[in-house]
Amino acid sequence: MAPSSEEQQEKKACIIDGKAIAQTIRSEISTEVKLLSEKYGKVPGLAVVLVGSREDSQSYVNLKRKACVEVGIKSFNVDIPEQVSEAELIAKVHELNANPDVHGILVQLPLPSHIGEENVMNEISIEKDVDGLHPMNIGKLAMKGRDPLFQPCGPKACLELLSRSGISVKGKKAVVVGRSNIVGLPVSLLLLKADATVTIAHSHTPGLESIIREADIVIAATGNAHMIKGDWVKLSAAVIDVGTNAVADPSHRTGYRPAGDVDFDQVCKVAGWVTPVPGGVGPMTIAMLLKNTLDGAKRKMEQ
Ligand SMILES: Nc1nc(=O)c2c([nH]1)NC[C@@H]1CN(c3ccc(C(=O)N[C@@H](CCC(=O)O)C(=O)O)cc3)C=[N+]21
Repeated sequence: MAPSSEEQQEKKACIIDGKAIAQTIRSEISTEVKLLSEKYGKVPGLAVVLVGSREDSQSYVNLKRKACVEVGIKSFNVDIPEQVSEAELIAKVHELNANPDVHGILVQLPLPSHIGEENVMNEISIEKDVDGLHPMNIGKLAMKGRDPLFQPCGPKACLELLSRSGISVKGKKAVVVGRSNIVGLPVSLLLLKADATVTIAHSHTPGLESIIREADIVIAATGNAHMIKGDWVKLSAAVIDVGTNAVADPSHRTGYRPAGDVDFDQVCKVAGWVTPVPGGVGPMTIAMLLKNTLDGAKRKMEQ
């Protein structure tokens, strides 16, 4: 039953502080990087490849590069002009595959439309695929009893936020809204691996609101700002907002501000837990990228 408006007034969701949790993880990583460098005389290295000059991609890539430096991971900054051919970009990936100081390779998406994203992802060495988006890693993620070398960062961030907030997934009803290769699909597979019952909803799903209302756990990854309303959410559900939409805001330095897929103010009054945007999944995604890079480097150095 939907809560009465009185209940809605009183209730206040627990806000999951992704920024704080990410900071904790980053200091754990920082300690481990020091240990590795004492033991092997080498630090982990991450290549962050940016093609073109999309403003949003530039700002995400800068956050990733800065985060590396902060924990002692060496950041290899690869900036490539928009007009690069697919073959040239792939040649760059091969060069990074062969570089022993590079333990992780991230090619920021989306790529310009003349380049086939899958063709590029396919060429990243799976041992360096810290984004977890190589078809082989995604394929293993989809198989029961198998594990990829790396799990995709955004999806991994969602599960880490749930587990560090004491929210169990096993046996729960989870609804994922969105089916992208980078978030919706892989987060569904991770939830399934964690023994949730998973529904994947998307723009062609009829009765979306009532499906979401069944969920103990909602993962919002639609790319539509503030789409998920308070009365779509079951009382006390956990709502994880993966949305990173730019909405115009003249008072902001850049002229826009990040907004989630969830109507935060409404959902706060109904949900048990909710992640904010900014300060939720975003910073955790970057922390998971650092973690994957550390793990990849460790695996390599220990060989
Ligand atoms: N190969 C690839 N891997 C990715 O992981 C990937 C990608 N491509 N393409 C785009 C998306 C988006 N993404 C974000 C990561 C962090 C924040 C983040 O930290 N956001 C801050 C706010 C930043 C701001 O102020 O704009 C926050 O939510 O608090 C946002 C978005 C990674 N992505």
